[in-house]
Amino acid sequence: MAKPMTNPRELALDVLIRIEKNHAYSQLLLHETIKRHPLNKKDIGLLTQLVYGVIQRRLTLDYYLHAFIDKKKKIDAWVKWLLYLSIYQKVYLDKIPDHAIVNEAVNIARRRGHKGIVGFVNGVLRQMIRKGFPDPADITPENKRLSIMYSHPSWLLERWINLYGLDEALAICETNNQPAPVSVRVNPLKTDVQRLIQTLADAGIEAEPGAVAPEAVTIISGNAADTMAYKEGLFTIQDESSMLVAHALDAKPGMTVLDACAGPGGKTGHIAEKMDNHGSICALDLHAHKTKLIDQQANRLDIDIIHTRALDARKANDVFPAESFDRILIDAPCSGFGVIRRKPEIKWEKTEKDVEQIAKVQADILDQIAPLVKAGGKLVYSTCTIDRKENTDTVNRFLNEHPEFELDESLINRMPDIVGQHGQWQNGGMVQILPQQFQTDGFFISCLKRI
Ligand SMILES: C[S@@+](CC[C@H](N)C(=O)[O-])C[C@H]1O[C@@H](n2cnc3c(N)ncnc32)[C@H](O)[C@@H]1O
Repeated sequence: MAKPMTNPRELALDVLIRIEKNHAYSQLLLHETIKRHPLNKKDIGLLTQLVYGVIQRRLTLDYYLHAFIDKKKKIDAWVKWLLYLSIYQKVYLDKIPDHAIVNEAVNIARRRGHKGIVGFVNGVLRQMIRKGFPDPADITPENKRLSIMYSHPSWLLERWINLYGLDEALAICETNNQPAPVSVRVNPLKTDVQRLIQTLADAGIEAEPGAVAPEAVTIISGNAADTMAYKEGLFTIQDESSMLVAHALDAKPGMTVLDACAGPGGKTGHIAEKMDNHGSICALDLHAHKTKLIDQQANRLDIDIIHTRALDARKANDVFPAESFDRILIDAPCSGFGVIRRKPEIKWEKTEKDVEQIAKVQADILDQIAPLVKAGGKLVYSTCTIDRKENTDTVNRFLNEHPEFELDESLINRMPDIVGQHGQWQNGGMVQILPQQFQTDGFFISCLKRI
């Protein structure tokens, strides 16, 4: 019998229970679990796939489960997650034989529960394997069927259908249920794309040039974060669409820049690299623990023009004189619907009310920060969401109320051709990127110019 805490299925169960109980992020808990347990590469892969897969497919798994047990029957949370894990392996992983799925689940149930639970788990799983699962394609009405088949809450799916049409909305859901690619950003102060790919290859990491951002490298296999090259600051782990934000900002060496919502500093470091580490960047975040992360990243990258400060961006106006900055980035707190593939719990936790609330915060930050941009300077507003309310609606409202700003229509010229041609553009100054378009995170980027 495998030891409990090196068993990837039991660890996955533990992580899933904790995510639900503590509203924790899957990414962080997984990372911490992998660090604390002596797992081989194969087991890390299985653990990761099980955790992400079960959260992603939760609604579909729940539909399958309730074909065999009454919805009204009370079962402990850990038993529910154990059954989801077993159904996930049966439906989505083809290399695991039925008897292994049942035996593993029964062994875990035995270690955690009493005899009655062991018998229940054994009975339900054997019945499923004998009878097979019902076909969700038979569910009516259509919105319920799509919600269960694509495993997204129906309110969110409806929202995307209204915004993007049925085909795009379903493509968003499909992409959200896939594993996210890993990309890294080259630090041009230390190396370049081709040299980094060679350095990574020497460390056993397979990589190739990215498909969207010029400084991006896509990791094909291996853990890039666990290399000397990472420790020495040759690169930063960052999604390719997130890399486009620093291009939008157009900060030049010697400029004075404010990064108003900067933690944990992914984009701050990128802006500094593009400024050739000349000039000055003031990086704010509401939380002091996040400004510490920015400092750590700057040290790792050998950048010394970043100055951090824990401050609510809505109060920046009281601290800095008007027109202090050539460039300002507001990479705003948002619903995160563009990064569901990396943080699948977002789709189950966020509500329509959250979107309304966060849109108000975004509007306040924009209004308070705007006076700090110099005349002729630029303000980039970006989010990692795909909701119109937080994106184009926020920017249009701002432009209506601030005649001293106009959309910077030259933004499109600073984007890679593929984004210029296939992103969802408005007047060359605002672009919405959906996750299925370039296999990147969903992102919104806009650029405003102070007249
Ligand atoms: C989307 S994240 C920024 C990501 C960051 N730009 C990067 O690339 O690593 C938004 C950040 O805004 C911070 N935040 C939220 N409300 C804020 C406020 N009122 N003032 C300043 N920062 C805020 C959050 O703590 C969070 O770190």
